[in-house]
Amino acid sequence: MNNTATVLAFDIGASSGRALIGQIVQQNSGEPGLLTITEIHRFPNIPVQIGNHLHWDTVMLLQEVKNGIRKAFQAGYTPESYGIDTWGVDFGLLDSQGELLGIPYHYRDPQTEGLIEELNEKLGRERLFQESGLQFMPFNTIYQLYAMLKAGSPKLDIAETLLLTPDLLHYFLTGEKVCEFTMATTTQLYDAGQNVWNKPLMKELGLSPSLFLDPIEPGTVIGTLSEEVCRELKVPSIKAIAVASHDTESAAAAVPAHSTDFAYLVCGTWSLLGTELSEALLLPEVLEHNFSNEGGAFGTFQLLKNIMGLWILQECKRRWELNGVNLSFPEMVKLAEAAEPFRSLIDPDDLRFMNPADMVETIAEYCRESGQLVPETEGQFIRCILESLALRYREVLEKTEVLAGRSYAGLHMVGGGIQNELLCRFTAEAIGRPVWAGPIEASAIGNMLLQFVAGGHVQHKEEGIELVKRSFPLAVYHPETPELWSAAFQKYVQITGR
Ligand SMILES: C[C@H](O)[C@H](O)[C@@H](O)C(=O)CO
Repeated sequence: MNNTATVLAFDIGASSGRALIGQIVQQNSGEPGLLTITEIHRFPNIPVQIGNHLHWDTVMLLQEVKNGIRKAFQAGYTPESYGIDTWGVDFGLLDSQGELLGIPYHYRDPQTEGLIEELNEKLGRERLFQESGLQFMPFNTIYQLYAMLKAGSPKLDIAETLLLTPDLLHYFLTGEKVCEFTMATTTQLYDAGQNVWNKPLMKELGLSPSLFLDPIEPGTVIGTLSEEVCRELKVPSIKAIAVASHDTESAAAAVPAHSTDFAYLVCGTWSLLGTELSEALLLPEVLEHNFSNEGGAFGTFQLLKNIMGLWILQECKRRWELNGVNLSFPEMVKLAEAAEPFRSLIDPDDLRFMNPADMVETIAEYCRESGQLVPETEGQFIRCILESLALRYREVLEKTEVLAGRSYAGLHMVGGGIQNELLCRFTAEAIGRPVWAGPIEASAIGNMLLQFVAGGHVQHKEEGIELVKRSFPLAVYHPETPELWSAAFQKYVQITGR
């Protein structure tokens, strides 16, 4: 490992984005370096409702990435490269002149409702799973494109290239059109077994396979910042690296695991719980439990499941703010701690929580329907959400063990959500095993690791993991009242009917 290396990572999630400088700093001669990260820029990611459709503010996101690049140089850093990771599944369409066709849809847009069943009918559920290895979720790219086909969207008639979100932002900054592998595997149009785009399936759907570029591996140099962008931002040109650009995969690449056999929970707007495999696991049981095989960095596949996550809490917070109740996340944790345990529980993955108009009322409705006490205070709502998430994590962890044929001594938790210490504690209680929490900026750090590999500063995956372990201490949570939580798990199973 050679001396100080500096890179710039953009991690853009569904609720906010960050620009961070990562530097490998040599301690004393001969000592292995440490990774330091410095936040340069942070911005909210607020969707835009236009008529009946929900969209991303893609132009704002591009501007914020530019602001991040400018601020990095203004702060005196000279990163040798930059990388972008974002949430999965979403995309933009370019016409034959490279112009963006319309404003990209948000994956929570209701246009895909009912399409899972319709395509299962049309193409066959087993076949769709066997070919993509992906969980059936309404936001998968395949359903968004099928909704556009059904609506007769003229965009698909004149589109020449489909670019997934990180690739679209790279295109605006470099002029290069690429398709990064990990993002491609979130579409359900990618054949995980054959490791190629599923062109026969595209044709059957009425999609032109030429829209989809051949995937490139994480760690590939895409190009450099274009002259126009350098002139606009008054910065020198730097390399653009295709990292594991699906944020979940960047986070998975930064899990400071004790062994190659580990279970992790990426905790942000979504919770992604799973384990790392060397190839996609296309067993009928994986389909039965609707798990997913997502392409990862370093030739891996992640066997994981989406759990609705802190989105439910974010939406309650937003609803209370509309009613003039402004609570910070630390205040929310305090209120939950003071509330009565296990007063009411929900199934976080009930689809009614995907994008309801009023999340608070939807939780109340769920409790009423399941014959439970309805939360009355913010503290009771928050505790209900956090306890239910922790119990859902237990359920999915145990399912992961059965599917992967492994057992895990504990669970690694990474991502912004681990700042919610109560959730980490509840999770250790619910699974009855230790939780190792950290790093918070796992996606950005995974992004940096792939850039360091591309720059020759880190030789391989294991060296990257050792660097993360040395650089970011873990917070460890141990179960203290496992019997209480086992009883709660029985109540949860009874309420959710699973
Ligand atoms: C749709 C979600 O964004 C996706 O499934 C998830 O993996 C993700 O990208 C979380 O940021």
